[in-house]
Amino acid sequence: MFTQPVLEVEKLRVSFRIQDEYYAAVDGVSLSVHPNEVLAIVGESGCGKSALALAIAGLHATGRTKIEGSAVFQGTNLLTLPTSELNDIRGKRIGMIFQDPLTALNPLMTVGRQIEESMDYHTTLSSADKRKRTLELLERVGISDPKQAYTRYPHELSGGMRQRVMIAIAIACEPQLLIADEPTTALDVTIQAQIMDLLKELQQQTSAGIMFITHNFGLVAEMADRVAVMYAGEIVELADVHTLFDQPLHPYTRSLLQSIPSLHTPKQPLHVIQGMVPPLHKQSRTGCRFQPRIRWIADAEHEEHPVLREVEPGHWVRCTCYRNFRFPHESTGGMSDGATYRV
Ligand SMILES: Nc1ncnc2c1ncn2[C@@H]1O[C@H](COP(=O)(O)OP(=O)(O)OP(=O)(O)O)[C@@H](O)[C@H]1O
Repeated sequence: MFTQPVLEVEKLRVSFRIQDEYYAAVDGVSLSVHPNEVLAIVGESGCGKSALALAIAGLHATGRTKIEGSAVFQGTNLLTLPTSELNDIRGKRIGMIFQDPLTALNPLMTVGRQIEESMDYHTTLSSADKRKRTLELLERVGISDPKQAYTRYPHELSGGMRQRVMIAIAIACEPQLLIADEPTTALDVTIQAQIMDLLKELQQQTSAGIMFITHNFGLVAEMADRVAVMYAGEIVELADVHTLFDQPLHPYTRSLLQSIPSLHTPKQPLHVIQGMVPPLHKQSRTGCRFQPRIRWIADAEHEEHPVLREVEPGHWVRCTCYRNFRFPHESTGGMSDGATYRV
């Protein structure tokens, strides 16, 4: 990847106040997104994926949230920008698509008007031109009767159509960066595939960089160029998509991949990752954060202060515990052990 990144995040920390203390949900994350690239962020629920996306988009409620580090978009640090300047960028040069279009769309405004609204703010187009562009956008996102959809309210559309409307709003001003947080989770599988195809197609037309948050590895394989795996607020592995699937190293990445059913090895029981991502106030802030979930590994395999290291060009892994990592079934020769191991 030789182009300048469209987004460069450095040591981003997002902390939430719980009672009187701040706890980091995103803890020193650095990453970049290039034009034409899809960077997928994966990890279990509660790893900090949405907190990361919301921080970049400047959408965390102030007061109970502390944000440190930087998120530089085309030379401008979004995190220190006054809201008025951020508003000039958001919706124009940065588009956002979130999981639930019903909460993101205004229930009292027609779909057409909502798409036009983003142009009211960011363009000087006449009313007639905005309407024309809105109809074009509705067609572009695959809505078969744009004129009819234009006059509809969000609740009158299906989930898939609402998500397409969100995408139309997000791309109305041809953004250079799209942040898509679980954009298809609420949709059924065929619609999911259509929406993902649509995003890819739009990306080819605009060369936008996409930050794509998901816990669906199937979509990662289909969409992503590079993948960042997050665990408990930290990136534990970062690699191009082929390397990540073919040579995953970090025990967490390997556990996530082992828990996906495979057609090729149907007889192997799935690996169950025991335990869960701890709530923020219970997360250990020292040592390897994944250690409590792979207790069968000797303590000495972990680093005291794990860092993300480039083990091959472009392939980054945190902690040394990956080096001799085996699932329990791999050391005992039987699969059932690994599938049912309890910590
Ligand atoms: N406003 C908030 N106040 C306090 N804690 C929060 C807040 N928002 C998120 N958290 C906590 O921060 C952690 C990370 O949450 P986040 O929503 O970023 O996870 P996620 O990886 O996006 O999960 P999911 O896939 O379920 O959306 C969780 O422990 C969550 O409970």
